This record gives sequence, C-alpha cells and structure tokens, in this order.
Amino acid sequence: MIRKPIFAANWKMNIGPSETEDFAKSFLSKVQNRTFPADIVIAPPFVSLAKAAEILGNVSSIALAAQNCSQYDSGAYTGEISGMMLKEFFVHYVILGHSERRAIFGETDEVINAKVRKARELNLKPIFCIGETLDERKAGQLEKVLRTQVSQGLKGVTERDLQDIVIAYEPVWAIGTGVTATAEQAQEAHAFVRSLVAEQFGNDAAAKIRIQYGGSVKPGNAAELMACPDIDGALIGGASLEPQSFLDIIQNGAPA
Ligand SMILES: O=C(CO)COP(=O)(O)O
Repeated sequence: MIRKPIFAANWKMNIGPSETEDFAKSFLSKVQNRTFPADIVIAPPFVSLAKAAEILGNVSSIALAAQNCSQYDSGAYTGEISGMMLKEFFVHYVILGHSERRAIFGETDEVINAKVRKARELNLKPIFCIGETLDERKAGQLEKVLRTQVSQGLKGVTERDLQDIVIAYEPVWAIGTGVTATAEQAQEAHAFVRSLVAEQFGNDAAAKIRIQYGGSVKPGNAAELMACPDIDGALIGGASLEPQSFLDIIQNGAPA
C-alpha cells in the first residue's frame, strides 16, 4: 500500500480540558500496545491541547492536531494562535480550511492558502479541507468548486511540501447531517481531486497524497467508504467524540 490511511478526530468546539483527560485516558487504554495500519490523529480545541499533550504527547501511535492556526507569526492579532505556539503542545497536524471556518468565519481561499504555507514553513502538516455545498452540487458546480479550492488553497506549495499535506474532502451537505455521501459519490469526488493534484503537481505527487473523506462517517459506514480506491482515511466529527466510536471507525476502516 503506498498510502497509509489517516483517521483524524475533529472534536470541533467540544470536549474541554477536563473531558479531554477522560477521553485521552480511555482511548489510550484501548490502543496501548497495539499497532494499527493507519495514522491516528486527534484534534482537540486549543485549550484542551495541553491536557491531550500531557497524556498522549509521547504516544507514538497517536498524533495531535490543532483545528486552525494563524497565518501570522506573532504580534497584534487578538484571539489568534500561531503555529509556533502549537508546536509546544506536540501538535504535528493542523486542520485548515474546514467548511465551518469558510462559511461561518469567512475564511477565503487566499487566507487558507496563507495558512497552509505558514504551516508548512513551520513544519506542521496541514489537513487541508475542501468540499461543495448542496446548492453547488445541485447546480452542477462540484468540479468547478473543487478545482478552485485546490488550485487556490495549494497555490505556491512545493511538491516536497505536498508530501506532508493531507487533503480532506468533506461535502458540506454531509457534515453533521447524518447524510453520508455514498461510496460512489465519495470515490468519484476523490478521484477528481486526485486528478487535480496531478494537473498541478504531477502524477507521482497525486499517487502519494492522502485524501480523507469527511461527513457523517460512523462505525457502520467506515468500511464501505474506506474500501474505495481513492479514499485514504476519514476526518470525523460527531462520531469521534466517544473513544470507542472513534476506535471502531479506525478498526472497521483499516482492519489490522
Ligand atoms: O466536519 C467534519 C469533520 O471535520 C465531519 O463532521 P461529522 O462527522 O460530524 O459529520
């Protein structure tokens, strides 16, 4: 297998520091001394990173992610968190361009691109999110939307940097709705995204890049989605908030 699947828990604005302690200890007890044919990533809210790092920071089978980071290094940016700060908490990945950041907080392709580039400059691995709304899909704009998001979001990124970037295809209509894309819909979109990467960076880069699916992934649908040839793991919201549910998705999606 040239692409190791990657399963990432995006807790969004859930699970504060004290609950993080409970989750981390429980999850650790379930995964300790086991190996998985997949990378496992957990993305707590910023304020829970210290607790997560305290319990999971030295566990080699689990990596921590942040859910966002600033495109700036330091200075007068009230409310922002820099990539350098995140690195103090054993953070190796950072989710960027999530549809909630785009839709609710107005992040543009340009801002997301600046964040992706800053993250790479600091040797953080972006989980770069893309995906269309239902209206865009219905209007036949799926490919146009994905093309713009990929070309703008990865503008100026080098082929070397791309090796440390994960793309997450998350159709907005499938996020938090319980409506998952069918395996066919997801595979079709993933294959298209891979073709976009090939156009921009070449076939070799496209063959290597991991493309996760996100949007109502559950233990019950993980196996079917992960069986698709261009789906290399999942970015999970709701179903990642329980340690056993997150673990079931990993086990069903990437059986040992
Ligand atoms: O947005 C998501 C992960 O980033 C998906 O969320 P759900 O798994 O809750 O649909």
